Amino acid sequence: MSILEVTGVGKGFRGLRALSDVDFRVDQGEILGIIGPNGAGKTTLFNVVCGAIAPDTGTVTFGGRDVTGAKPHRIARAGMVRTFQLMRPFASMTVQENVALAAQHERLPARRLRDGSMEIVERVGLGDWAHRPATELPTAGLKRLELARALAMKPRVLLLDEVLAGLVPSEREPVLDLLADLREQDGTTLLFIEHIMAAVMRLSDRVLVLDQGRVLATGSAEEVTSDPRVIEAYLGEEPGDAEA
Ligand SMILES: Nc1ncnc2c1ncn2[C@@H]1O[C@H](COP(=O)(O)OP(=O)(O)OP(=O)(O)O)[C@@H](O)[C@H]1O
Repeated sequence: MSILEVTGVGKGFRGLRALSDVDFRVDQGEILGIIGPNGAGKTTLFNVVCGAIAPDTGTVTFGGRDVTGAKPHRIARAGMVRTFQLMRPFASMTVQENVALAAQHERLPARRLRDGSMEIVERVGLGDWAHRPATELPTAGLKRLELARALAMKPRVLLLDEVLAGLVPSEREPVLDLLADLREQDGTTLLFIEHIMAAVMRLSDRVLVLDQGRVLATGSAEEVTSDPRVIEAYLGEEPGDAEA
């Protein structure tokens, strides 16, 4: 069953068509990779799905309910949560407090909030950092913190915007393992924008390719990476745009 359905979505910014007639569905527990050249509309698509931007046309249905244009915090509380590429933690707080803050809307008793956030901090591999100021985290740690804050919202659908960017290969592995585990253990549905093709190949059940705001192709990672249109629009670009 589809947990997320995007139908006919279009969005323009002063004459620039950032998205045109975008249609796709995601099944519960599925992992969908989203790829495409810079400016293809990937982040705009996340913004529309999560309510940060209202589309000009089309609908977003989450869990059978039309959430088009709903406020981001309402969509997040309903269980669809996104991460941001560059996040800034609350500077005066520890890592664990930053995670607890993201879970606060649940109005849990203080102890449960602390224990629950600590569990998430450990799950993302930041246990040793839990009580240190979040601003001391290196890039890889900030990425994990962003993931932890999203997990604190208990997402049924998690949208990840380049969670691996800025990480060296040895730092990517545990994040990929964690994402696979989220689906296996928690049944979380994942949509992830990613330029690192090795990660897309490894994690995706299906890949959506965007180009100039349109869906260029969808299919298995093998199918889309051997599609001549995808190679021409994206994979054939200069090395570095689509990292191995
Ligand atoms: N708020 C905005 N105002 C004006 N133009 C915008 C806005 N947001 C995005 N755009 C434009 O919409 C197009 C799609 O941008 P978007 O960031 O969605 O692409 P992307 O595929 O995520 O790119 P990248 O891989 O570089 O992050 C680009 O031409 C971008 O400049």
